[in-house]
Amino acid sequence: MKIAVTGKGGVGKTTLAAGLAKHFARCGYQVYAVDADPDISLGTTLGVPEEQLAAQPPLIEMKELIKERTGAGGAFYILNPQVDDVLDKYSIDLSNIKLLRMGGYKQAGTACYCPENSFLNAVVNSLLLGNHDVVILDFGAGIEHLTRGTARGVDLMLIVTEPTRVSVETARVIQKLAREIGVPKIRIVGNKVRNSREKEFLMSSFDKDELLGVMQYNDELWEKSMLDEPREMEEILINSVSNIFNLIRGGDVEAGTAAKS
Ligand SMILES: Nc1ncnc2c1ncn2[C@@H]1O[C@H](COP(=O)(O)OP(=O)(O)OP(=O)(O)O)[C@@H](O)[C@H]1O
Repeated sequence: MKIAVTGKGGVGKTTLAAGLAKHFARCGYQVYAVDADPDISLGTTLGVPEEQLAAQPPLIEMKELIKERTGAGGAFYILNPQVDDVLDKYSIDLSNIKLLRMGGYKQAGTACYCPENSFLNAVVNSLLLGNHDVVILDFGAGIEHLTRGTARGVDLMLIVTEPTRVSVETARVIQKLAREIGVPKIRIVGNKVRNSREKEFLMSSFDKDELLGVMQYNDELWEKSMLDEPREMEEILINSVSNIFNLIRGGDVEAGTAAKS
């Protein structure tokens, strides 16, 4: 199963991506967790110690490696560099989870043409189109780097939204983009829902088949995110996303029987 998580800034993408990674890992899967969000907080949310994170900079910052693989610096550079070894050499091992910190893509006009983006694209393609158990991509809001080819490798795109108009509008924009590039399954996940009114707002904003489920606002999650207590954090994280994990595992994504949780 290959899952891409996206949504507006701060809605809970990393929380959902990390929680799902922990769930799949506990079930015995080898999980590849890819942090393609510019703020690269997936490692911290997964409980990786700061020293370990500092020892493995995000791929986007590894200028020499990118230069070596893409041949950048001359008049031309390679658009699909060889990256087979990148996953093993540059990921952080957390028992059943391999964390690959990519960092954000380069923005604006250079998006399709710079060596850094070609390099990151090659890594994402190799993961999505390769023979891996579970891949979870924390994408940030920008999915424009998912191409039609790569989109076929994604089984499920989860678009996280808070129960606010602005967040729902962003989710709609991402949903449209994801449909255009041919992502096969796209589902909305409501997050930080505090009461039935907010849940109803989400249920009226999306069709039954679009909304997979909702995650409740969790005070503990919010409070513990300030503290350095990875063990406690892991349990809270796992509990917070367990209904979404169950809906994915239980086949509701296939059946389209959404928003029951
Ligand atoms: N259900 C929830 N209840 C309470 N707090 C939550 C919940 N989900 C996420 N949070 C908190 O909201 C904050 C933002 O969450 P998170 O980092 O997962 O969002 P994000 O979408 O990945 O953000 P960014 O766009 O900055 O990468 C974090 O402090 C997180 O602990």
